[in-house]
Amino acid sequence: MRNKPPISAVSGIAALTDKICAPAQLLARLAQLPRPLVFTNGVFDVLHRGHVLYLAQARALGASLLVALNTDASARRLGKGPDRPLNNEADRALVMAALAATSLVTWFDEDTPLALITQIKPDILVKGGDYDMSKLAETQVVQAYGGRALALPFVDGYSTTALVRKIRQG
Ligand SMILES: Nc1ncnc2c1ncn2[C@@H]1O[C@H](COP(=O)(O)OP(=O)(O)OP(=O)(O)O)[C@@H](O)[C@H]1O
Ligand SMILES: O=P(O)(O)O[C@@H]1O[C@H]([C@H](O)CO)[C@@H](O)[C@H](O)[C@@H]1O
Repeated sequence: MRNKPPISAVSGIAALTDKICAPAQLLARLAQLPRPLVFTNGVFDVLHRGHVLYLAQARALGASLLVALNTDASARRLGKGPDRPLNNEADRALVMAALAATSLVTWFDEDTPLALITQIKPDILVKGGDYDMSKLAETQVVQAYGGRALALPFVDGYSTTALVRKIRQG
C-alpha cells in the first residue's frame, strides 16, 4: 500500500510494546505500578477463552497484573509437543500486552518462575484451576513473605493443546 506509515508510527503500537519489560528492568517498572501486584506465569501459546477469563479475574484481584511468559526454550522443555510453542516468545508477548487485563509482560528462561518470584515478591500469585497450589514450590516462597497464592476457576473445555488437536483433525 502506498503512503503506509511505518509500524512504529501506527497509533497505539507504542502503548503495547511499552508493556513488554525485560527482566532486568522489572523492579524499576514495578515500582511505578499500583499495588497489590498480581503475578501469573505460563506459555499462553494460542490464546483462548479460558486464558482471557482467567487473566481478567487475576487482574481484578489486585491493582496491577504482571504476566511472565516462558521463553521459547523454556516452553520447549515443558514437553507440550515437538512443535510447541506454535507462537514464538515475541509474538506471545505482544498478544499478552494487547489485553486490557495486563499491566506488564515479562519472560523467564528457567523451568519455573521461582527465581523471578523470589526477586519481585508479588502480593498475589495465581494459576488456573488445573494446578494444585499446595503442590507448587512457588506457593511456599510467596507465603513465606506474607503473600497469597491461589488458583482461579478452570473454564472447562478450553486448552491450547485441545484447540491445536481440533484444528489438525479438521
Ligand atoms: N481453561 C482454562 N481456564 C482457566 N485457566 C486456564 C485455562 N487454561 C489455562 N489456564 C491457565 O492459564 C495459564 C497458562 O496456561 P497454558 O498456557 O498452559 O494454557 P493451556 O491452554 O493449558 O495450554 P496447553 O494446553 O498448551 O498446556 C495457567 O495458569 C493455566 O492454569
Ligand atoms: O502454561 P503453563 O503450562 O501453565 O505454565 C507453566 O506453569 C508452571 C507452574 O507455574 C508450576 O510451577 C511453570 O513451572 C512452568 O514454567 C510454566 O510457566
